[in-house]
Amino acid sequence: MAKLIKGRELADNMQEQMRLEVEALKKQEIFPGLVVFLVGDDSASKTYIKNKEIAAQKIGIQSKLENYPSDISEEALLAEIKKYNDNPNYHGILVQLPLPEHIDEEKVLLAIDPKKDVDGFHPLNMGKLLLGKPAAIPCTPYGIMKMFEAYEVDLAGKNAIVIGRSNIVGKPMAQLLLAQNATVTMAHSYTKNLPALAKQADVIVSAIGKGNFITEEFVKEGAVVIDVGMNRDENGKLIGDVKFAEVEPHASYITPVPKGVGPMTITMLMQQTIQACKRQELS
Ligand SMILES: Nc1nc2c(c(=O)[nH]1)N[C@@H](CN(C=O)c1ccc(C(=O)N[C@@H](CCC(=O)O)C(=O)O)cc1)CN2
Repeated sequence: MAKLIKGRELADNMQEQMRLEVEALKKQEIFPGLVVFLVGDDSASKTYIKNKEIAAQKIGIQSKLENYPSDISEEALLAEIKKYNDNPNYHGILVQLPLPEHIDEEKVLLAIDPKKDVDGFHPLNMGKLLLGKPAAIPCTPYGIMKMFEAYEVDLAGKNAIVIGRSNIVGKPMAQLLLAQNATVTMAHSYTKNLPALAKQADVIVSAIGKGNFITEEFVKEGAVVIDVGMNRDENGKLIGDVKFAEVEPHASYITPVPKGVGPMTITMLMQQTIQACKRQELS
């Protein structure tokens, strides 16, 4: 039977430490602030943002939601970002993804001041990660690394497979695993013989976005299985990429969905907001 990696529990513990840190900052008249941009009214994005607001409130971070209509022009959105780049009360800026089709995501992410980029998506921060000198780190992979640390999963010399090559999860995840001396395989939609390839891995990180895709056929005995998937089944129930009941008996460690990676994503966002605040206020 696998050991469950309890993301929600770890997130709660980390958030309590952050609450104490913010309390101490406030005694020095330093008030961490985060602004979240939402374009449109995608229901999943709204849920994630609500969870971010709850965490910020718990920790004592001042958070503000800027919700723009889905037809806002790219130019207007860029002007809004600039306003917050210049506003010293907000140390972190986050633009919730995905954005509507008519808005160029790359231009938007480039417009955020890299010092305020608490998502780690700015090309400068991505470049630093690639060079092994990270500043801000994309929150989902960063949260997964914190899970490995908390559960003492040693990555050195392990074969890890990352399934999915998105800029926000797969690519930064591979860099972070590499930095811990894992041997990393990146799998994607063109990868041949994926079940057999995954079955060689000691660590599987699935960010493919297909419900119940990872079955026991993919999993070596004793592998560590991390599920980044946020999918809905035919009844609207939230499910991961991993067919949990089938895979769990074969894994050594496994994350659940929900209450696994999701809460850690939010927790790392809070941590990076505090770090950004300290860098801006204490330097
Ligand atoms: N600007 C960003 N946009 C997006 C990111 C991101 O890191 N930055 N990642 C994802 C969504 N995401 C964060 O925004 C996210 C996903 C899931 C959760 C979460 O708390 N999940 C809960 C379940 C929530 C539910 O009931 O649906 C859980 O797993 O327990 C938080 C954040 C895409 N966009």
